Amino acid sequence: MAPTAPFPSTLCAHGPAVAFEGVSKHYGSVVAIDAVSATILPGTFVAIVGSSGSGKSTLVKAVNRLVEPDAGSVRIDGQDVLEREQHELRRSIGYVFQNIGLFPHMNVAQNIGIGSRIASRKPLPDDQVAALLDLVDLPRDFATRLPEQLSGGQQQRVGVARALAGEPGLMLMDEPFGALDPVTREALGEQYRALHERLGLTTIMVTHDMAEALLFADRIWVMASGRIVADASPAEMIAGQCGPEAEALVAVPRLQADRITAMRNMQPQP
Ligand SMILES: Nc1ncnc2c1ncn2[C@@H]1O[C@H](COP(=O)(O)OP(=O)(O)OP(=O)(O)O)[C@@H](O)[C@H]1O
Repeated sequence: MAPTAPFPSTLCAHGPAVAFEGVSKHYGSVVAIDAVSATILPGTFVAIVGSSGSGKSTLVKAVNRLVEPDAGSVRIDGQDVLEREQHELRRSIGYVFQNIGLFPHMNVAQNIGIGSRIASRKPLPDDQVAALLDLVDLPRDFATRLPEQLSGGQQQRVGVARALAGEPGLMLMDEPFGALDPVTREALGEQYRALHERLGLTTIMVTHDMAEALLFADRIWVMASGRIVADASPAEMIAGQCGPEAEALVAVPRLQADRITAMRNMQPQP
């Protein structure tokens, strides 16, 4: 294997703190986010769950200013995101979303290096592309493939590599693995959690899958009607003391596990 540049170049990278202070966003009469206040400690992995339309994506997009709140502020390490240049802010934050949207006419290396090309008009050096492919567990010779030559899971891995290319401390992930089959989804979730720890990131991940949130996050926020109605650790969620919305979500994987156990117990013993 060819040697690669160390990645990230600052090996002591650590994710920032993120604070939402009275953040609200309306679309006409729809209240997408309703005076949300919450804090995320540096290096924490937060999963945001909740029913469709509860405001999860809108809250995440307020962090990288894809959404401008009507009221309140979002602070990263104490600084209001509105005080940052928008392009500089977005370059400093990794953003991964469902169906990642790779450029179809660009190969994997060019897709991973798109941020570098926009910022400095230079392609990302080959050794950095190789290091990023290593990080997301893709073969290095994928660098020259076009997106159409990759599976959905491989494309999402390229999306994660692209998000990591700017060496962000903060990663925003909006249903990043939602379109993948359950086995690939589980593997990518586990590998991303390991990357989160290894790189010392702060991660905010929207997911519809409570089991994913319970297994990979440090804190889980449950949203309902634009508000955070529960903010707790996975253990506290499983203990069932986080309110009816949280309990309804935890009940799904719990019931599934119970039913599978019951089916296994009904199998004839050898
Ligand atoms: N650009 C927009 N224009 C109008 N209404 C919007 C816009 N974006 C979001 N909304 C509305 O704001 C509310 C919150 O939307 P949001 O996408 O944040 O929910 P979500 O919890 O992420 O939903 P889902 O799980 O279905 O992705 C919804 O009622 C949605 O219809």
